[in-house]
Amino acid sequence: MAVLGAAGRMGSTTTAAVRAADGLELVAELGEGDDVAALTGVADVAIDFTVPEVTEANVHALLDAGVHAVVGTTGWDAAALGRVRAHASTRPDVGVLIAPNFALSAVLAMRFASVAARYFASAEVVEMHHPRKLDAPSGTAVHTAHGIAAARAEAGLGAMPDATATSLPGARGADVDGVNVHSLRLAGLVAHEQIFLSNPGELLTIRTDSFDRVSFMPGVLLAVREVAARPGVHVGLDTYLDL
Ligand SMILES: NC(=O)C1=CN([C@@H]2O[C@H](COP(=O)(O)OP(=O)(O)OC[C@H]3O[C@@H](n4cnc5c(N)ncnc54)[C@H](O)[C@@H]3O)[C@@H](O)[C@H]2O)C=CC1
Ligand SMILES: O=C(O)C1=N[C@H](C(=O)O)C[C@H](O)C1
Repeated sequence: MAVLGAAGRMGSTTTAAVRAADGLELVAELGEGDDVAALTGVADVAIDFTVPEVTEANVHALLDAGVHAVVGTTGWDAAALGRVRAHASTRPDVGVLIAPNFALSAVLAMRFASVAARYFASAEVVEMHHPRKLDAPSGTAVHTAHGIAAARAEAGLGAMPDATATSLPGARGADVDGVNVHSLRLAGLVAHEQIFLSNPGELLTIRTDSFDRVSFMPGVLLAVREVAARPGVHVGLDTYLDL
């Protein structure tokens, strides 16, 4: 096993979890400037917790190296995913999992939101993170919004009620597939999200809190153990779970 971004907040938590895990051996810890190609024949699986600017290039290098990839780094868009899917089709022996959140509470919150979305007129997402986070909205919030939008489209729901005629830039958040997503950055927080779904007279609130980065580790270890048995590109840890 190799960890990319090993000196970072998630990378260091991951190296500790891998060292403590039965049946896994940590053979490489990579940082900025280290060569991913050098993992060929050295590691079976690599975990990427780096930065949005480099994660796609890392996955292409891992595919070339024949190393299964578990990717937690966020900032992915449809174009980047498309390029990785095209590349992965030339390496059908390699598994790639790109998961915006490995915490079980977050994975379930995303699923619950997509199940509930068809029944509500309005839905908005608020994500709250530590202020050292580079990307906004969070990858989890984007994935949540995509799930809500897909469920609404499948149910034939139109645009949400919103009479806003004037607003300061950003006041209504980012528009992700027609779902408003709001990002808060607050000292002392780790990773939190609230999904609001409402109808006239009622409100459903779904909330997930990661108070500590250890919350991500059971999902990371599950992914590391499973990725070789699941070739191709998968997005979201829920694709590995029997939900
Ligand atoms: N999927 C999930 O469950 C989670 C995902 N994340 C995501 O993981 C990513 C990392 O988050 P943090 O650990 O908080 O960031 P961080 O800034 O603490 O760590 C990033 C590390 O990557 C290193 N790095 C930069 N370029 C590199 C390169 N080319 N090769 C190897 N290493 C390189 C940096 O030097 C740094 O040590 C973010 O995108 C974040 O959103 C964070 C928490 C959970
Ligand atoms: O940067 C973080 O900290 C986190 N990033 C991921 C995201 O963008 O969704 C997962 C989690 O929210 C923590």
